[in-house]
Amino acid sequence: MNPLIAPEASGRGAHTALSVNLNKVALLRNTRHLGIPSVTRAAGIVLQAGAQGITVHPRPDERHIRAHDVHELAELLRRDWPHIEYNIEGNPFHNLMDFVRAVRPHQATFVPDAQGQFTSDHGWQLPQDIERLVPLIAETRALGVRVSLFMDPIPEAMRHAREAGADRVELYTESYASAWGTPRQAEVLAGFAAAAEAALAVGLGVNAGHDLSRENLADFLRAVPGVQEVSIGHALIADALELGYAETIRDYQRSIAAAYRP
Ligand SMILES: CC(=O)[C@@H](O)[C@H](O)COP(=O)(O)O
Ligand SMILES: NCC(=O)COP(=O)(O)O
Repeated sequence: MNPLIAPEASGRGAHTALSVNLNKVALLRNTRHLGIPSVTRAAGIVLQAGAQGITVHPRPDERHIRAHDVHELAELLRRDWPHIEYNIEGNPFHNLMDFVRAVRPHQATFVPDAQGQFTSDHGWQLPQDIERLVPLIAETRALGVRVSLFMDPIPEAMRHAREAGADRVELYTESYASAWGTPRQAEVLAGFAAAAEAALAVGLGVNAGHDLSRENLADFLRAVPGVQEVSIGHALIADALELGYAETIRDYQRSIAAAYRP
């Protein structure tokens, strides 16, 4: 049995894995030609700190993650972190399959984004999209790569995701993030819990992502059963900046002080 696409456990009771999305590190890096911040160094640091996975979403316009990043991360993980999950997201009708075929990550998350889309903002339409997805899901799984479908939290759609051959779904959490802390939070969470239950009931694993953050994550995981993995980028990288400012300023002040020492 291929361990990468072993049948999904229910996920209940196990702690959720944190996969760090490095898109925004690449976005900042791309504003100069200096190679900083380094995407591979960021990967090493977050893994050293305990993250369980690395996610990238190489968009066709290469506004952040570029093809060389996908390959360099694959090489880093293969060499230094062989048990860490590599998750590549994207549209399989655009550029994702080239990466899947070349890199064979542990997981490919199929996302129905348009070319040049600002950010992901919807899941697949099932059953409408099934027919065109089936051959690509089959090819990806045959390469030993787990397939997760980016989905809105619609319980009835989960059995179609299973019929299409997917291993997991990634619940698109923007609607939860924007409802968090408002009177709508409980109702929205109940919808996500129902979608997760429906996915688990047909044997799918459940991932979640988009606009999750330090503030809203725990409430989500308490309410939604069986979430095996969350992929978090935007808020996490923003937090890393803010949590890192103080130490960084102290370090620069040490450098300045050093210049005045006799
Ligand atoms: C599928 C998903 O939710 C993430 O890939 C998210 O869209 C990040 O992409 P950007 O960093 O390009 O916004
Ligand atoms: N799959 C979601 C992801 O990788 C990161 O989304 P976000 O935290 O950048 O919104």
